[in-house]
Amino acid sequence: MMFGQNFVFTLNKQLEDKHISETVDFEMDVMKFELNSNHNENEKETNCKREGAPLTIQASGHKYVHGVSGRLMPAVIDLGDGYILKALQKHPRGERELSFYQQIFDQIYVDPDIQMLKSFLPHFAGKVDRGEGSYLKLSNLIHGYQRPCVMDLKMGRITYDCKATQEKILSELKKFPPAQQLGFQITGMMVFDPVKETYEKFSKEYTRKLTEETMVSKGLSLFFGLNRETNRNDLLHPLLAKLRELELWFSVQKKFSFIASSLLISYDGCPQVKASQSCTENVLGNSIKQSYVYDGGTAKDTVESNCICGEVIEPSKSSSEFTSTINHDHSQDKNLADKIGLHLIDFAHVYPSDSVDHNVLFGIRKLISCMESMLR
Ligand SMILES: O=P(O)(O)O[C@@H]1[C@@H](OP(=O)(O)O)[C@H](OP(=O)(O)O)[C@H](O)[C@H](OP(=O)(O)O)[C@H]1OP(=O)(O)O
Ligand SMILES: Nc1ncnc2c1ncn2[C@@H]1O[C@H](COP(=O)(O)OP(=O)(O)O)[C@@H](O)[C@H]1O
Repeated sequence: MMFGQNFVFTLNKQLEDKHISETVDFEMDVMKFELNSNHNENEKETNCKREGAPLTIQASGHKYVHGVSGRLMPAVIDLGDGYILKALQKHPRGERELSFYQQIFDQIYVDPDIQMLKSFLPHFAGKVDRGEGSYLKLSNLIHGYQRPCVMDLKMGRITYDCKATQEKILSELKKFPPAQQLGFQITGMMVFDPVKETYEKFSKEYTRKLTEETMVSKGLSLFFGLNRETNRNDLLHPLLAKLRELELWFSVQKKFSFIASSLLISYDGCPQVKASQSCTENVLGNSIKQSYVYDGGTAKDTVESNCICGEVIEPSKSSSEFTSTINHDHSQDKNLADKIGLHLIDFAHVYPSDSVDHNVLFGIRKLISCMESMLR
């Protein structure tokens, strides 16, 4: 996808007065707005409220698409109400992604495989035709976060589909050769540093320079701020629990082959969310009372608890446990699980299948072992 000549995009990394200032100028379609990264305030403040505004915190992927007349349009629009609009990609990738979502969400599946899959997907609320383009209406996976941190991991050793030309195959293989060993690649991430009060954006130009050896130290660990004092290693256990559930799902399901799909990992980098960490790690159902007071910058946390900290959800390991995971009442685990998001996105190359998707499964297992190494 070509962006480029007709717009100026400035993301002021420096947060001013706890705001992210972003200006997007389109030569042909001028749109200016100021966004606060607090999405609730954002709803009040953005000039583009009625229309929605480009999603500010985007790890990777297309930022702009061409409308029918060639005009540039934001590829992902934040509607501010918990939903986004994602522009349909060019033919036939857009249609393939749409039909995947329709298949999963339009039919009433009793199949537990599909029920489980849905819990890893944004909610699909239909196709929307608007202006010059068509969009998928999806739940915003970072809605409600004060300081969303996102990392996009493209899964699989093979990231081209059976219809790819030789040229595309070579170009995919060249992009990130360590994917052959790792089974995944970081395509981008945005991380909030609560001390400096800045966002750091790691583009694919950065992440493509990573190697198998540096993937953890210069890639994954930066997403959790493991290089700084205010690190988020509290998120590793809950993430691992979710990854193991996903691993189990992929080790069982034989319905789909997910080529070039991504895992979107997200958490709230807001300092006071971290403040609750020692207690929300508890999953034993002990009484936990929390209240957060955000007074425009000075966080006041009240945490009353009688919890035993440091417990983690044990992953379910067998197929029979898989079923019990699906039916498990997660209410007690909610605080823990809510701290980190793990979702599958980008289904432009999903195909029906009758076998296990070893391509993605391999990548998930490697990712799990990378995450485990960060706990040591
Ligand atoms: O270079 P191309 O032509 O393979 O473009 C890639 C896209 O392929 P397409 O041509 O649209 O089928 C490609 O799309 P698919 O994953 O093939 O749907 C990606 O958007 C890729 O970006 P990244 O590697 O995920 O950061 C895109 O790669 P970059 O252009 O960002 O390198
Ligand atoms: N449902 C969603 N909620 C929040 N952010 C999203 C959602 N879908 C995509 N994004 C953001 O947009 C980026 C690109 O999404 P993706 O589906 O991979 O687009 P593309 O098809 O252009 O590759 C992701 O890295 C993520 O940051």
